[in-house]
Amino acid sequence: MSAIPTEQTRPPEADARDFVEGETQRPQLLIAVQERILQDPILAGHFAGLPTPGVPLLIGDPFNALSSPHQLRTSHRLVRAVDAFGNKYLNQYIVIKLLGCGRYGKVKLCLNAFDGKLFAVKVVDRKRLRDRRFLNEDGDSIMLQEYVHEIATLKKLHHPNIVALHEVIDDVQQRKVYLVLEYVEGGPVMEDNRWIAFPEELAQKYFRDICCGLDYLHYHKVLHRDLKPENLLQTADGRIKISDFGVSQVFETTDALSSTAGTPAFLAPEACTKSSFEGRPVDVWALGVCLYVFVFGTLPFSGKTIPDIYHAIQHKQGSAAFFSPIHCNL
Ligand SMILES: Nc1ncnc2c1ncn2[C@@H]1O[C@H](COP(=O)(O)OP(=O)(O)OP(=O)(O)O)[C@@H](O)[C@H]1O
Repeated sequence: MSAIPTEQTRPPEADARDFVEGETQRPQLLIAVQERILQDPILAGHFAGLPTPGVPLLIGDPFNALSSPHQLRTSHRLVRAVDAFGNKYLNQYIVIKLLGCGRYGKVKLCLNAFDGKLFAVKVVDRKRLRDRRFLNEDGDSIMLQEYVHEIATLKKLHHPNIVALHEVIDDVQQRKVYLVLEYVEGGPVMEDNRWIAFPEELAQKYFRDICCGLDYLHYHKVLHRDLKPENLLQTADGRIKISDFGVSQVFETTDALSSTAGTPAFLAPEACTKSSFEGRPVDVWALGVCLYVFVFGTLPFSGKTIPDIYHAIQHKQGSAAFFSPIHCNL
Protein backbone atom coordinates (compact mmCIF):
# COMPACT_ATOMS: atom_id res chain seq x y z
CA MET A 1 0.00 0.00 0.00
CA SER A 2 1.87 3.06 -1.18
CA ALA A 3 0.62 6.47 -0.14
CA ILE A 4 3.27 8.33 -2.09
CA PRO A 5 2.10 10.11 -5.25
CA THR A 6 3.98 9.02 -8.34
CA GLU A 7 4.97 11.38 -11.17
CA GLN A 8 1.77 10.31 -12.97
CA THR A 9 -0.61 10.98 -10.11
CA ARG A 10 1.07 14.11 -8.80
CA PRO A 11 -0.73 17.25 -10.01
CA PRO A 12 1.85 19.19 -12.06
CA GLU A 13 1.17 22.49 -10.33
CA ALA A 14 1.33 21.10 -6.81
CA ASP A 15 3.71 22.71 -4.38
CA ALA A 16 6.68 20.41 -3.78
CA ARG A 17 6.37 21.01 -0.03
CA ASP A 18 3.04 19.19 -0.07
CA PHE A 19 4.79 15.92 -0.70
CA VAL A 20 7.36 14.50 1.61
CA GLU A 21 9.62 11.90 0.12
CA GLY A 22 9.58 8.25 1.18
CA GLU A 23 7.53 6.54 3.86
CA THR A 24 7.70 9.58 6.16
CA GLN A 25 4.85 11.27 4.30
CA ARG A 26 1.82 10.14 6.27
CA PRO A 27 3.40 10.58 9.74
CA GLN A 28 4.30 14.17 8.78
CA LEU A 29 0.73 14.89 7.70
CA LEU A 30 -0.67 13.41 10.87
CA ILE A 31 1.65 15.46 13.06
CA ALA A 32 -0.13 18.59 11.75
CA VAL A 33 -3.46 17.01 12.69
CA GLN A 34 -2.29 16.01 16.16
CA GLU A 35 -0.98 19.50 16.85
CA ARG A 36 -4.28 21.01 15.78
CA ILE A 37 -6.33 18.64 17.94
CA LEU A 38 -4.13 19.04 20.99
CA GLN A 39 -4.49 22.82 20.77
CA ASP A 40 -8.27 22.51 20.82
CA PRO A 41 -9.78 20.35 23.59
CA ILE A 42 -13.34 20.80 22.21
CA LEU A 43 -12.20 19.40 18.88
CA ALA A 44 -10.42 16.53 20.62
CA GLY A 45 -13.73 15.56 22.26
CA HIS A 46 -15.20 14.77 18.86
CA PHE A 47 -12.49 12.34 17.86
CA ALA A 48 -12.86 8.62 18.28
CA GLY A 49 -9.14 8.63 19.06
CA LEU A 50 -6.08 10.56 18.13
CA PRO A 51 -4.72 9.65 14.69
CA THR A 52 -1.24 8.35 15.40
CA PRO A 53 1.69 8.26 13.00
CA GLY A 54 2.38 4.68 12.04
CA VAL A 55 -1.10 3.39 12.93
CA PRO A 56 -2.43 1.73 9.80
CA LEU A 57 -5.70 2.76 8.19
CA LEU A 58 -8.17 -0.07 8.10
CA ILE A 59 -10.16 0.57 4.95
CA GLY A 60 -8.70 2.23 1.89
CA ASP A 61 -6.09 4.93 2.07
CA PRO A 62 -7.21 8.56 1.83
CA PHE A 63 -3.72 9.77 1.05
CA ASN A 64 -3.83 7.93 -2.24
CA ALA A 65 -6.20 10.63 -3.42
CA LEU A 66 -3.83 13.45 -2.56
CA SER A 67 -4.68 16.97 -3.52
CA SER A 68 -2.76 20.06 -2.62
CA PRO A 69 -4.26 22.22 0.14
CA HIS A 70 -3.16 25.34 -1.73
CA GLN A 71 -4.94 24.61 -5.00
CA LEU A 72 -8.49 25.15 -6.10
CA ARG A 73 -9.33 22.07 -8.05
CA THR A 74 -11.97 19.58 -8.97
CA SER A 75 -10.98 16.00 -8.33
CA HIS A 76 -12.91 12.96 -9.48
CA ARG A 77 -11.57 10.57 -6.93
CA LEU A 78 -12.97 10.11 -3.48
CA VAL A 79 -11.39 7.65 -1.12
CA ARG A 80 -13.23 6.81 2.08
CA ALA A 81 -11.27 5.36 4.94
CA VAL A 82 -11.51 4.59 8.62
CA ASP A 83 -8.44 4.55 10.85
CA ALA A 84 -7.74 2.29 13.79
CA PHE A 85 -9.64 4.64 16.13
CA GLY A 86 -12.75 4.79 13.98
CA ASN A 87 -12.05 8.28 12.57
CA LYS A 88 -13.62 8.55 9.13
CA TYR A 89 -11.74 10.09 6.23
CA LEU A 90 -12.95 11.58 2.92
CA ASN A 91 -9.68 11.85 1.03
CA GLN A 92 -7.46 13.84 3.38
CA TYR A 93 -10.43 15.28 5.33
CA ILE A 94 -11.16 13.72 8.73
CA VAL A 95 -14.88 13.89 9.54
CA ILE A 96 -15.47 15.44 12.97
CA LYS A 97 -19.23 15.98 13.26
CA LEU A 98 -22.43 16.84 11.42
CA LEU A 99 -23.02 20.58 11.18
CA GLY A 100 -26.47 20.47 9.61
CA CYS A 101 -28.70 19.18 6.85
CA GLY A 102 -29.98 21.09 3.84
CA ARG A 103 -32.29 20.25 0.94
CA TYR A 104 -29.50 18.69 -1.11
CA GLY A 105 -27.52 16.88 1.55
CA LYS A 106 -25.52 17.05 4.77
CA VAL A 107 -22.81 19.47 5.86
CA LYS A 108 -19.97 17.97 7.90
CA LEU A 109 -17.20 19.61 9.90
CA CYS A 110 -13.90 18.16 8.71
CA LEU A 111 -10.25 18.61 9.54
CA ASN A 112 -7.79 18.74 6.67
CA ALA A 113 -4.98 16.37 7.53
CA PHE A 114 -2.60 18.41 5.36
CA ASP A 115 -2.64 21.56 7.37
CA GLY A 116 -4.82 20.97 10.43
CA LYS A 117 -7.41 23.50 9.18
CA LEU A 118 -11.17 23.06 9.60
CA PHE A 119 -13.57 22.98 6.65
CA ALA A 120 -17.32 22.52 6.18
CA VAL A 121 -17.81 19.74 3.64
CA LYS A 122 -21.19 19.86 1.93
CA VAL A 123 -22.21 16.49 0.54
CA VAL A 124 -24.57 17.14 -2.37
CA ASP A 125 -26.64 14.19 -3.50
CA ARG A 126 -26.80 14.13 -7.32
CA LYS A 127 -30.13 12.34 -7.21
CA ARG A 128 -31.68 15.04 -5.03
CA LEU A 129 -30.20 17.71 -7.31
CA ARG A 130 -31.76 16.05 -10.31
CA ASP A 131 -35.13 15.55 -8.63
CA ARG A 132 -35.38 19.07 -7.24
CA ARG A 133 -33.79 21.25 -9.79
CA PHE A 134 -32.43 19.59 -12.82
CA LEU A 135 -35.07 17.22 -14.05
CA ASN A 136 -36.22 18.57 -17.36
CA GLU A 137 -36.92 17.35 -20.88
CA ASP A 138 -33.33 17.97 -21.99
CA GLY A 139 -31.99 15.27 -19.70
CA ASP A 140 -30.22 15.56 -16.39
CA SER A 141 -26.62 15.19 -17.56
CA ILE A 142 -26.61 18.55 -19.33
CA MET A 143 -28.12 20.22 -16.30
CA LEU A 144 -25.59 18.61 -13.98
CA GLN A 145 -22.81 19.90 -16.20
CA GLU A 146 -24.28 23.37 -15.78
CA TYR A 147 -24.24 22.89 -12.03
CA VAL A 148 -20.58 21.92 -12.16
CA HIS A 149 -19.94 25.01 -14.30
CA GLU A 150 -21.58 27.15 -11.62
CA ILE A 151 -19.40 25.55 -8.98
CA ALA A 152 -16.35 26.32 -11.10
CA THR A 153 -17.44 29.97 -11.18
CA LEU A 154 -17.98 30.04 -7.44
CA LYS A 155 -14.46 28.74 -6.93
CA LYS A 156 -13.20 31.98 -8.46
CA LEU A 157 -15.06 34.17 -5.97
CA HIS A 158 -12.87 35.58 -3.22
CA HIS A 159 -14.45 38.07 -0.90
CA PRO A 160 -14.49 38.47 2.90
CA ASN A 161 -18.32 38.37 2.89
CA ILE A 162 -18.68 35.26 0.74
CA VAL A 163 -18.04 31.73 2.01
CA ALA A 164 -15.04 30.47 0.04
CA LEU A 165 -15.14 27.22 -1.90
CA HIS A 166 -11.82 25.40 -1.60
CA GLU A 167 -12.24 22.19 -3.48
CA VAL A 168 -14.84 20.14 -5.33
CA ILE A 169 -14.76 16.35 -5.24
CA ASP A 170 -17.10 14.96 -7.86
CA ASP A 171 -17.61 11.33 -6.92
CA VAL A 172 -19.38 9.97 -9.99
CA GLN A 173 -19.51 6.40 -8.67
CA GLN A 174 -21.35 7.33 -5.46
CA ARG A 175 -23.38 9.99 -7.33
CA LYS A 176 -22.29 12.65 -4.85
CA VAL A 177 -20.53 15.99 -5.13
CA TYR A 178 -18.48 17.17 -2.13
CA LEU A 179 -18.03 20.91 -1.77
CA VAL A 180 -15.15 21.74 0.57
CA LEU A 181 -16.12 25.12 2.01
CA GLU A 182 -14.53 27.60 4.36
CA TYR A 183 -15.78 26.79 7.88
CA VAL A 184 -17.64 29.68 9.49
CA GLU A 185 -17.58 29.05 13.25
CA GLY A 186 -20.66 31.03 14.34
CA GLY A 187 -23.12 29.20 12.05
CA PRO A 188 -26.28 30.95 10.75
CA VAL A 189 -26.79 34.47 12.07
CA MET A 190 -30.39 33.46 12.86
CA GLU A 191 -31.67 29.90 13.11
CA ASP A 192 -34.81 28.86 11.25
CA ASN A 193 -37.96 29.98 13.11
CA ARG A 194 -35.93 31.38 16.00
CA TRP A 195 -35.76 34.99 14.97
CA ILE A 196 -35.11 37.64 17.57
CA ALA A 197 -34.61 41.27 16.54
CA PHE A 198 -31.04 42.55 16.71
CA PRO A 199 -30.08 45.91 18.19
CA GLU A 200 -30.16 48.38 15.30
CA GLU A 201 -26.41 48.99 15.30
CA LEU A 202 -25.78 45.27 14.89
CA ALA A 203 -28.45 45.00 12.16
CA GLN A 204 -26.72 47.88 10.38
CA LYS A 205 -23.30 46.20 10.63
CA TYR A 206 -24.64 42.88 9.32
CA PHE A 207 -26.56 44.63 6.55
CA ARG A 208 -23.41 46.40 5.37
CA ASP A 209 -21.54 43.08 5.19
CA ILE A 210 -24.31 41.45 3.14
CA CYS A 211 -24.48 44.48 0.79
CA CYS A 212 -20.71 44.20 0.17
CA GLY A 213 -20.97 40.46 -0.51
CA LEU A 214 -24.00 40.80 -2.79
CA ASP A 215 -22.47 43.71 -4.70
CA TYR A 216 -19.39 41.55 -5.33
CA LEU A 217 -21.56 38.62 -6.49
CA HIS A 218 -23.55 40.75 -8.92
CA TYR A 219 -20.38 42.38 -10.24
CA HIS A 220 -19.16 38.86 -11.04
CA LYS A 221 -22.51 38.03 -12.68
CA VAL A 222 -23.66 35.61 -10.01
CA LEU A 223 -27.25 35.65 -8.73
CA HIS A 224 -27.62 34.14 -5.26
CA ARG A 225 -31.41 33.58 -5.44
CA ASP A 226 -31.85 32.40 -1.84
CA LEU A 227 -30.76 35.18 0.50
CA LYS A 228 -32.26 34.67 3.95
CA PRO A 229 -30.91 34.75 7.53
CA GLU A 230 -30.29 30.97 7.56
CA ASN A 231 -27.88 31.40 4.66
CA LEU A 232 -25.90 34.17 6.33
CA LEU A 233 -23.13 32.75 8.49
CA GLN A 234 -21.36 34.54 11.29
CA THR A 235 -17.60 34.46 11.85
CA ALA A 236 -15.99 34.35 15.29
CA ASP A 237 -15.26 38.09 15.02
CA GLY A 238 -18.86 38.99 14.12
CA ARG A 239 -18.66 39.39 10.34
CA ILE A 240 -21.26 37.96 7.98
CA LYS A 241 -20.55 35.64 5.07
CA ILE A 242 -23.11 34.76 2.41
CA SER A 243 -23.40 30.99 2.01
CA ASP A 244 -25.46 28.28 0.28
CA PHE A 245 -25.18 28.68 -3.48
CA GLY A 246 -27.45 25.69 -4.08
CA VAL A 247 -29.83 27.60 -6.36
CA SER A 248 -27.47 30.37 -7.46
CA GLN A 249 -27.10 31.15 -11.13
CA VAL A 250 -24.38 32.60 -13.28
CA PHE A 251 -25.51 34.95 -16.06
CA GLU A 252 -23.76 36.23 -19.17
CA THR A 253 -25.21 39.40 -20.71
CA THR A 254 -28.67 39.62 -19.16
CA ASP A 255 -29.87 38.51 -15.74
CA ALA A 256 -33.38 37.65 -16.99
CA LEU A 257 -34.95 34.71 -15.15
CA SER A 258 -38.01 32.68 -16.01
CA SER A 259 -38.37 30.49 -12.93
CA THR A 260 -38.52 31.17 -9.22
CA ALA A 261 -36.10 29.71 -6.69
CA GLY A 262 -35.41 30.22 -3.04
CA THR A 263 -37.81 30.78 -0.16
CA PRO A 264 -41.35 32.18 -0.82
CA ALA A 265 -41.36 34.81 1.96
CA PHE A 266 -38.19 36.38 0.54
CA LEU A 267 -39.42 36.59 -3.08
CA ALA A 268 -39.93 39.91 -4.84
CA PRO A 269 -43.47 40.78 -6.14
CA GLU A 270 -42.48 40.46 -9.81
CA ALA A 271 -41.11 36.95 -9.20
CA CYS A 272 -44.49 35.89 -7.74
CA THR A 273 -46.42 36.79 -10.87
CA LYS A 274 -44.35 37.45 -13.98
CA SER A 275 -43.02 34.71 -16.23
CA SER A 276 -39.83 36.67 -16.82
CA PHE A 277 -38.03 39.06 -14.47
CA GLU A 278 -34.56 40.39 -13.71
CA GLY A 279 -32.46 38.46 -11.23
CA ARG A 280 -30.47 41.19 -9.49
CA PRO A 281 -33.46 43.21 -8.20
CA VAL A 282 -34.92 39.96 -6.82
CA ASP A 283 -31.71 39.43 -4.79
CA VAL A 284 -31.88 43.06 -3.62
CA TRP A 285 -35.50 42.59 -2.49
CA ALA A 286 -34.47 39.51 -0.47
CA LEU A 287 -31.68 41.62 1.05
CA GLY A 288 -34.36 44.11 2.18
CA VAL A 289 -36.44 41.30 3.71
CA CYS A 290 -33.32 40.16 5.63
CA LEU A 291 -32.84 43.68 7.00
CA TYR A 292 -36.50 43.75 8.05
CA VAL A 293 -36.08 40.43 9.88
CA PHE A 294 -32.90 41.69 11.57
CA VAL A 295 -34.63 44.84 12.81
CA PHE A 296 -38.08 43.49 13.71
CA GLY A 297 -37.46 39.77 14.30
CA THR A 298 -40.39 38.87 12.05
CA LEU A 299 -41.21 38.57 8.35
CA PRO A 300 -42.80 41.52 6.53
CA PHE A 301 -45.05 39.25 4.48
CA SER A 302 -46.31 35.90 5.64
CA GLY A 303 -49.18 33.48 5.13
CA LYS A 304 -50.29 29.94 5.84
CA THR A 305 -49.81 28.70 2.28
CA ILE A 306 -47.46 29.72 -0.52
CA PRO A 307 -50.31 31.44 -2.49
CA ASP A 308 -51.17 33.35 0.73
CA ILE A 309 -47.56 34.51 1.04
CA TYR A 310 -47.46 35.56 -2.63
CA HIS A 311 -50.73 37.45 -2.17
CA ALA A 312 -49.33 39.28 0.87
CA ILE A 313 -46.13 40.18 -0.99
CA GLN A 314 -48.08 41.67 -3.90
CA HIS A 315 -50.98 43.34 -2.16
CA LYS A 316 -50.21 44.04 1.48
CA GLN A 317 -48.26 46.91 2.86
CA GLY A 318 -46.29 44.83 5.27
CA SER A 319 -46.89 44.15 8.93
CA ALA A 320 -47.41 46.89 11.52
CA ALA A 321 -43.70 46.85 12.23
CA PHE A 322 -43.26 48.88 9.03
CA PHE A 323 -44.64 51.88 10.88
CA SER A 324 -42.41 51.57 13.95
CA PRO A 325 -39.82 54.31 14.32
CA ILE A 326 -36.36 53.14 13.29
CA HIS A 327 -33.01 54.86 13.28
CA CYS A 328 -32.38 57.21 10.35
CA ASN A 329 -29.12 55.34 9.49
CA LEU A 330 -31.19 52.35 8.48
N1 LIG B 1 -19.48 26.97 5.61
C1 LIG B 1 -20.15 26.60 6.70
N2 LIG B 1 -19.64 26.78 7.93
C2 LIG B 1 -20.32 26.41 9.05
N3 LIG B 1 -21.54 25.83 9.03
C3 LIG B 1 -22.11 25.62 7.84
C4 LIG B 1 -21.47 25.98 6.61
N4 LIG B 1 -22.29 25.68 5.58
C5 LIG B 1 -23.38 25.15 6.13
N5 LIG B 1 -23.28 25.09 7.48
C6 LIG B 1 -24.27 24.55 8.42
O1 LIG B 1 -24.94 23.46 7.81
C7 LIG B 1 -26.35 23.70 7.77
C8 LIG B 1 -26.92 23.18 6.45
O2 LIG B 1 -26.42 23.99 5.43
P1 LIG B 1 -26.97 23.94 3.93
O3 LIG B 1 -26.36 25.08 3.21
O4 LIG B 1 -26.81 22.60 3.35
O5 LIG B 1 -28.50 24.01 4.09
P2 LIG B 1 -29.54 25.11 4.46
O6 LIG B 1 -28.99 26.49 4.24
O7 LIG B 1 -30.05 24.82 5.83
O8 LIG B 1 -30.70 24.78 3.49
P3 LIG B 1 -30.87 24.61 1.96
O9 LIG B 1 -29.60 24.24 1.27
O10 LIG B 1 -31.81 23.53 1.97
O11 LIG B 1 -31.41 25.93 1.52
C9 LIG B 1 -26.51 25.21 7.95
O12 LIG B 1 -27.68 25.54 8.58
C10 LIG B 1 -25.31 25.57 8.80
O13 LIG B 1 -25.63 25.39 10.16
